[in-house]
Amino acid sequence: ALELQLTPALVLFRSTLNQLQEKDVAQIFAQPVNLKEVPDYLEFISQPMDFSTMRAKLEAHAYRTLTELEGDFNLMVANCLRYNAKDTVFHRAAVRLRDLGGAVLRHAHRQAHSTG
Ligand SMILES: CCOC(=O)c1ccc2c(c1)NC(=O)[C@@H](C)N2
Repeated sequence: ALELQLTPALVLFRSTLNQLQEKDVAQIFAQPVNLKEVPDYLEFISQPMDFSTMRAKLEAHAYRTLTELEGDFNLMVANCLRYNAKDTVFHRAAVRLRDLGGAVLRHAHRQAHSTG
């Protein structure tokens, strides 16, 4: 039945998002960039993204495939690499999150195939 077929996807997406967020130990990706603290952010970044927004989208069934979730993860990392200079803690954290997240996503894609 459809609900049986859908449940594994949501369970896999939640597990994947949790594993990705665990890699953000400094929790700099946990919430949207504070536009009061970073007033010029939207001059450089047209589509902000963060883990809390991804979690809300997940629970609203906005992700139909793992690739769509991966797209928002990659957007979040790309925003950080673009806005922050290379010699910053933020830029280095994005490089590290991209690399550690890649392994999480490769494993998740393998699982997605097995659930069909
Ligand atoms: C309280 C001040 O917080 C920030 O300036 C700040 C806080 C979090 C941030 C960020 C800036 N920049 C970023 O690119 C994303 C990844 N995270």
